[in-house]
Amino acid sequence: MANIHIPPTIDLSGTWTDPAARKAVAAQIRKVASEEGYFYVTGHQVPDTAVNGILSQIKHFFEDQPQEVKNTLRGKFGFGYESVGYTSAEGDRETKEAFNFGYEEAIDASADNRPVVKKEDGTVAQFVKNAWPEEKDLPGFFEAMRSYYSGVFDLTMHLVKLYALSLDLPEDAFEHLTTRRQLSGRLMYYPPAKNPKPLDPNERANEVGMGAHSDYQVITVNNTSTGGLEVLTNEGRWVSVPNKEGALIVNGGDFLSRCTNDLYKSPVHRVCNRSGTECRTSIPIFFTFNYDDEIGVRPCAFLLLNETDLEQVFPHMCSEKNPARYPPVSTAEYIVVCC
Ligand SMILES: O=C(O)CCC(=O)C(=O)O
Ligand SMILES: [Fe+2]
Repeated sequence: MANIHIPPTIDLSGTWTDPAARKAVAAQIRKVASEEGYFYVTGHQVPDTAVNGILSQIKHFFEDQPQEVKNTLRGKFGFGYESVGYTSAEGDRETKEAFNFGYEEAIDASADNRPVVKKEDGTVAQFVKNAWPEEKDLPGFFEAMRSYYSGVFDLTMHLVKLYALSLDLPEDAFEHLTTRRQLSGRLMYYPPAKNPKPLDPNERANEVGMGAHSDYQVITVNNTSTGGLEVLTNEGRWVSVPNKEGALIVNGGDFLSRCTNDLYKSPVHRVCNRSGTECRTSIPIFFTFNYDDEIGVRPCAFLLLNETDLEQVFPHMCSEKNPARYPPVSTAEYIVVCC
């Protein structure tokens, strides 16, 4: 069907142990990242039990918790529970409920194995305190969260290496930009459509789960219970991206585009649950580089042409024929401008 689009699948199986496999996969990433900007990933090492476990916990969270309990789970800066319409790219037409969370050591099972900047008291700097549901209200939720998030954290750090290789950089080129653990995410719930309609590739959807947008971070790893993800093609048509058994979906974000001088794409996407009977759950997790400048964060290192050392590390992202399109900016400044 013309309205369904199956993006490439990149199998990471060999890349965890074999440097030659990493190089080969990096070339595949370069191709897809610069063409469509999103792909299925298999061989990701996130256990099936974790992938499926969190999706069913999300359903319990949104369907079984009384509204008054969900309403109490709110943190600072928009973290925690979002009722329908709390944030929307489509005014009052969006149907999703969400729950936003940030990094914390308690959900990161292998925190000690990764480089990190610690505070003076030895703990990892956390942006917010997450407003998790209580164990008595949702038994097993926290463990499912921890198990899934930890797997995705390992996957993301691995992807960061592969993306560095894909840009002809050493695989540890971005490691110093990942020490603050900027990995946040959202639990998403899309109720069944009230008035289900098939996708019209040329039209704005009438009933939309989440409106058209691109992600503003570096890389998104998404896990969805069913189809419903729709992507705007380079020709301006909407296509539906089905779920693939055993695969997660990876897409580049706006900050990656900017850091690569627009070589890598950040696809515009939306979500429409087109089932009139089934809900849809998902958990997109967003990786971005360290927010702060204290450790010399240079997210746009590619663009710092006046810094000779960085120019040598990232020589190919801009040139006389392809001058830098954007001035340097830190992740934090960029987010303030975007949001
Ligand atoms: O629910 C999804 O599958 C995607 C959600 C999304 O695009 C987002 O939160 O940025
Ligand atoms: Fe998104």
